[in-house]
Amino acid sequence: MILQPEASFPARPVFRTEGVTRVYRTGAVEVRALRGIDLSLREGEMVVLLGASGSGKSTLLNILGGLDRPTEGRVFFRDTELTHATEAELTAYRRAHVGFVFQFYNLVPSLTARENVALVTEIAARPMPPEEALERVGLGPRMNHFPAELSGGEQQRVAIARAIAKRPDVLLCDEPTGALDIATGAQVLEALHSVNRDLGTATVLITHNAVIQRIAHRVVVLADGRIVRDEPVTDRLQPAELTW
Ligand SMILES: Nc1ncnc2c1ncn2[C@@H]1O[C@H](COP(=O)(O)OP(=O)(O)OP(=O)(O)O)[C@@H](O)[C@H]1O
Repeated sequence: MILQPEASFPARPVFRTEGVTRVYRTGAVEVRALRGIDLSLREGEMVVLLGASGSGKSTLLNILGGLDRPTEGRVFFRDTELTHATEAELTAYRRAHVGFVFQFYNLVPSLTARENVALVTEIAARPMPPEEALERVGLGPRMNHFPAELSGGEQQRVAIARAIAKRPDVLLCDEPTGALDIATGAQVLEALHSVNRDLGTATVLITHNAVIQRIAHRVVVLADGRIVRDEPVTDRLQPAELTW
């Protein structure tokens, strides 16, 4: 089934960057990881961020997520400028608004799936119950299992449940299927897809796998720290329909 692109998103961007550059300096060596990124991401949008290794994808995601700051340029979350926020302000921003999913799941091995999610819901302002978060990623029946009793894809879905349980405004995912085979990866993408569709969580998904762009509303391609392509996906697919 081909999904149509969303007819229109609310005009208000969830993220906006203006001329963002990021230079890493290590001794005398300078790496220009981002070179003038102008990007606007809309509420409810799912964006796939593609690009070769070293093109700047993680650097951009970390800046959007308040884990890092630009060297030059400006970055906004809705009407709030993050560019010059203090560490405490960035921590508050991440805690209230951002869910992160990384390639490695970072679950606490001695806690069950439900308890891993509960760690976050205990400190969130308006969380969903851990059980609901796990149901949303298809793990309701496995919520009392420990990470070692779950497959890689299931552990990643626990990590997604943990990220969404605080009802973040944005979900930032850095290679969430990087360590998974195709069938398992598709289940993880299905979990992200349904969260975006049902909860309207704006989602940025970094991948090396160009096929995955077909599940997004929009694809942005980076090369050498610059955006070289930014366009809507007109022939969207369900994650289960992907082959790679
Ligand atoms: N902490 C750092 N110190 C120095 N250089 C860094 C640092 N982090 C990233 N870089 C460099 O910045 C550039 C962009 O890195 P980044 O991790 O954003 O790329 P990427 O597109 O996410 O790559 P990958 O797909 O391999 O994860 C690379 O040249 C990288 O070596």
